[in-house]
Amino acid sequence: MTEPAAGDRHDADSLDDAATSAAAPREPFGVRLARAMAERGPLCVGIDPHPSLLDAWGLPATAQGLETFSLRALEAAAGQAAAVKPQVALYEAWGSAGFTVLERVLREAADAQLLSIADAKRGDIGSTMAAYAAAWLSDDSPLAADAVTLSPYLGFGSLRPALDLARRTGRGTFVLALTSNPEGAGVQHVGGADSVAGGILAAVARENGAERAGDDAASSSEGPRGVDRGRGSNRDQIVTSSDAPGGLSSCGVVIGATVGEDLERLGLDLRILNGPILAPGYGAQGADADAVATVFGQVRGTVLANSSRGVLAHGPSVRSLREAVERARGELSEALQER
Ligand SMILES: O=C(O)c1cc(=O)[nH]c(=O)n1[C@@H]1O[C@H](COP(=O)(O)O)[C@@H](O)[C@H]1O
Repeated sequence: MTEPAAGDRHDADSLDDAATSAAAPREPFGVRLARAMAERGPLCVGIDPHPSLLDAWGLPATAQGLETFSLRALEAAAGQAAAVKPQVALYEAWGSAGFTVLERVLREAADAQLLSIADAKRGDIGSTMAAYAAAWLSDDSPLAADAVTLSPYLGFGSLRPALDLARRTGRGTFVLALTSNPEGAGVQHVGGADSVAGGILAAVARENGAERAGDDAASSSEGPRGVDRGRGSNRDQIVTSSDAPGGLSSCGVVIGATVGEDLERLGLDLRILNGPILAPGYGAQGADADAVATVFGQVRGTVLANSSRGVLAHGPSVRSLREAVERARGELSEALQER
């Protein structure tokens, strides 16, 4: 990852150009993720340096403690997990010192062949979204990750700058659809059989259809073309997706492993997506590997399950962290293997 020259990234209008100017060819994120999951299994290790965990690990409440924590988690994940997901909020809380640590974590993840998913949950009006996109998805940003989490609740179309930049730079996006927290239902389930979450899934499916077609159909239409017809049960909106080169497209969704039977109740068919599903909620939030397999049924081969505290509780020793990673990887691989 190249360091940006100081002071050369202040003009929001030039963010897009700067983002790809020095781009080295990179395989699409979905292809790289599919390969990583085939080689190392369906586990994403969440790096969530909660102050209480730093304390439990006997680390000082300083930027140095934050860095030591993060690098141990990375070491434990290396070779065993497909990806790591640093929780941006827990770095941001330290101000610039936290971001300096996060920059290092992202660089070291790449050196360790771990895909990085910056869990930033960004979402804003389009013009501001371009700046968030540049921060997390452009080649010359010190915070560039392989993928970033996005919140579509200012409207899926508001994410366009990030979706387009990710596609241009071979990076990925994970769009919140059905989150693992119980409060999410109050927004995401609205509409019942014509739910808000269903509209998000349909929009992501259309995005991936456009990626496969190699065109910008998704960006040119928020209307009737493709599958994004707004909210709704999506069983009749399947753009067949099994023909993606390399297996997965690069726009994914976030669906909590804790959602139980909500998918069925809302009439949502995940086979339309063709992109990866990031599934937090495994481990500390109560979903076990069998629950992950049950929730994701026919698309279990596309699921990347995240565990943060479930692994991190085994620190501070890298050895016991690594054992926890291996256990999680083993049980998820077994539960999620295609039957
Ligand atoms: O986007 C996420 O990763 C996310 C979405 C969601 O619906 N639920 C959820 O827990 N997460 C994140 O996943 C991580 C879960 O952490 P643990 O519960 O400790 O495994 C946290 O960083 C959450 O912010």
